[in-house]
Amino acid sequence: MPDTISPPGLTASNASLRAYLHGLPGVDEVGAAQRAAGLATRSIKTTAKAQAIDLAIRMVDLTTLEGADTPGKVRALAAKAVHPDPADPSVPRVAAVCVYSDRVAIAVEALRGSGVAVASVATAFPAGRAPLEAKLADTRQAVADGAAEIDMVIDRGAFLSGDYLKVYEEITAVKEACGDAHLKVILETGELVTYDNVRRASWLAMHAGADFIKTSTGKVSPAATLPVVLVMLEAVRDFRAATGRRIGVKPAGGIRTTKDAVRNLVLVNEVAGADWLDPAYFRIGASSLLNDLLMQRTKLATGVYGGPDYYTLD
Ligand SMILES: O=C[C@H](O)COP(=O)(O)O
Repeated sequence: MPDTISPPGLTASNASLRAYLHGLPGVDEVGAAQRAAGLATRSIKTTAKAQAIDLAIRMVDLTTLEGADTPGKVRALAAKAVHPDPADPSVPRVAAVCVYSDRVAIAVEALRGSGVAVASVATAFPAGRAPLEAKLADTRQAVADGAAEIDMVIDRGAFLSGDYLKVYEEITAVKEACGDAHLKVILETGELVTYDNVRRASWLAMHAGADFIKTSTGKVSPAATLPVVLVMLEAVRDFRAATGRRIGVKPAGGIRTTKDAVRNLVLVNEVAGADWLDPAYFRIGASSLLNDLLMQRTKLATGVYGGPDYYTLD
């Protein structure tokens, strides 16, 4: 593994960056799938499960990324983010609300003083097909409107054609445009074809300044599979060992059940370590997970399901 954040010569040319990324150890695809499947069978009960559910709620980036996102829908989501179950004030708030950049101002207004951050997708989400200047303008607008977190997509076309330097330079430019906002870099792992590519894209993003690496946009399948999350958790673990910097991980896309969320938390604990079991270093991006967490929480506390009709839409 490399021993500095930006090894000498790393970005001198695309060839040197390519040599560096292709010099990373290869992923054992079968081993990764088997380890993820083995960890997925772990079950946790009672008190530990209740703690895991509350931790998962605190890690949720409550997301709406639809063309039909109205101001009213964003405000309703913001209200739910702060008080996920208005009848039960013991339910913690979520980490962030994630919206398109033109919805940031509405979310910021609705969440002022709540402790819930506003995250915004940017950089021509979800395809990432736009000139860099347009991506930077999108980012700057979201930050100016109050987004504390930016979720950018990488240029998968550049990555898959071997133009790693272009991907690196876009990330560093967006990082600069973020100012104080945290940058989550979306790899769109469902388009990267191999786990080796997921590992390379993870290291590329971390060297370029990502505060988080995120699996997916939620618009491409497969999205946040357990083996992919495992490979990314190994990457942040090894990057920290090599550089001292701790980068967060955000699986997103298709995480709908408490079981999915708990499986991810088990992976975090076993692969990266308990240091990552914190919303500052692990998030779950989801549009339709929160209600299941609330139902399972109620079931644990009272023995009965509230049922989906009891909760507002998420
Ligand atoms: O960034 C978050 C994703 O868009 C959420 O995907 P989802 O709608 O499958 O939960």
